[in-house]
Amino acid sequence: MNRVEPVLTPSEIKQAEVRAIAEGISGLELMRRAGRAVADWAERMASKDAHILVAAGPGQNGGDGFVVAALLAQRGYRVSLALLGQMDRLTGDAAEAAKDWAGSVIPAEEAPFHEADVIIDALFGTGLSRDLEGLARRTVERMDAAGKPILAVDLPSGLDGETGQARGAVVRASRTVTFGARKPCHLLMPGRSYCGPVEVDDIGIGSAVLAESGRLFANQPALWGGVLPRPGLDSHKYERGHTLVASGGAARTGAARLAARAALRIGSGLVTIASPPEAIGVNAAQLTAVMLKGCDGPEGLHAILTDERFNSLVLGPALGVHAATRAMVAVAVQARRSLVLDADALTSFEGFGSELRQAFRHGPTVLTPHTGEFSRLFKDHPDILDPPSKVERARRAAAYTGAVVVLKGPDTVIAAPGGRAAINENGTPYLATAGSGDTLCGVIAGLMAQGLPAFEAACAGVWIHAEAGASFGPGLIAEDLADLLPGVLRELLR
Ligand SMILES: NC(=O)C1=CN([C@@H]2O[C@H](COP(=O)(O)OP(=O)(O)OC[C@H]3O[C@@H](n4cnc5c(N)ncnc54)[C@H](O)[C@@H]3O)[C@@H](O)[C@H]2O)[C@@H](O)CC1
Ligand SMILES: [K+]
Repeated sequence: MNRVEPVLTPSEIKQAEVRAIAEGISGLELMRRAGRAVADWAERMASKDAHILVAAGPGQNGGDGFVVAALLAQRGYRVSLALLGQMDRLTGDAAEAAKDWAGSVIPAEEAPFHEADVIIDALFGTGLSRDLEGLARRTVERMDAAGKPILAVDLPSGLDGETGQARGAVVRASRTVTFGARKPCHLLMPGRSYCGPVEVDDIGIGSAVLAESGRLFANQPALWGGVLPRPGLDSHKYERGHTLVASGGAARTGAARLAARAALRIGSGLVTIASPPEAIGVNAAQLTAVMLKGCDGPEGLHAILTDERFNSLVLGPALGVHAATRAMVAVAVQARRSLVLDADALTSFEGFGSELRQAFRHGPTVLTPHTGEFSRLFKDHPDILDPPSKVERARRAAAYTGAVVVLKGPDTVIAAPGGRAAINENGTPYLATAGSGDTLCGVIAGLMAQGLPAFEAACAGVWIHAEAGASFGPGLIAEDLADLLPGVLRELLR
């Protein structure tokens, strides 16, 4: 299992550089190492007689560009350099690095992007602080429109390093070389789709990066693999937990069965569906290993939960959007079991924000909204909905509710109330299919039933669910997902 991969925001990476510099390495040396890493990758993209055009910007990202240009020229490439800005306005290490470059400097408006075989994009990195306009924007657009292979320095110019949003215009890179650690824009959408493969070069700041990290991670097995349940020889099924999934009415029972089967497949020792009386027959006809109990609304749930062995619950899928669903959530919360809330259990709280807030401080709770559910749930909370960073939105929702929040999408973010967060990236568009979210609820609840803390269960659940979907690919339907889980688990537990 690889080590946990921290993701650092632009300000955190700056802190890490400051720390590394305080420990004895110079800023210019860091820049030279960054430039060398990029030059090495450029060599892999260019034939020996290639024309490489470096587009350098006005800040330190441009400084990296000067280092790259000088190195590639030394290595025998035909290199030209275009500068957005003026040589005598360069500052800091960039001003020093620019002295390495002995060739001519082309004004950005004349940059011959169409004549290049490979373009090095060193216009803007983590310091982009506002939307691109005027010449900066035109240069980014011209570079992009040239249709040449582009190697981005640190991040594709025009991306906001923290949010992954495009700021006016953005370059679509063939590859990105970044330094010390990936930034949120390399994992969050749409940023990820502009980066191409992302290479991380340590440039000698690894230990400083680790010292600055701790709040945001790439969601990978290293983050939670150590706590994945591994049943021992003497494990009893009751020790592996008992998950309870609430079913909707007679015409809406499938979602609960999808969640229940996933909970069983992920290793919950026992799984029971709590079914409204009128749906017992439908459920019974389609269940084998999953057990069934009649459950008439909130009172019924209360009665079932007097049995302490039900230690993990799923409420929401196809339960219906109404007060009774809210009441069932209240019962579940009072019972202080592990709890996953999705779909109708979230939508039923639209406009009941403060009620929701009080609800989740009792036990480990995971909320799994997609963007639409998230917006409805927090529609009266601009402080939660407005931040441009998806990580920040999920964090604020988690802090507000006291629950772990799984904000779903192609870049699912998992955030804990204390601020710890992870970004998932192994998903597949084929997971956007009916019932996929129900399955995810079951996976997370099944992991919590086996004793995983809510954040780890949510992170592991999201990754495993995505991996299962990706392993199937085209034609995936939610019914397939539960049966793909053992293959993913087998690999993880090897
Ligand atoms: N020693 C160093 O300083 C090192 C710097 N590094 C590089 O430095 C980069 C960060 O440098 P900076 O903080 O200077 O940031 P950038 O170089 O990304 O951008 C800052 C510059 O762009 C201008 N700017 C920002 N937004 C603009 C907009 N919308 N339109 C026009 N101009 C705009 C700013 O006024 C400033 O001149 C990293 O991405 C990395 O590539 C790395 O080489 C590591 C070492
Ligand atoms: K760049």
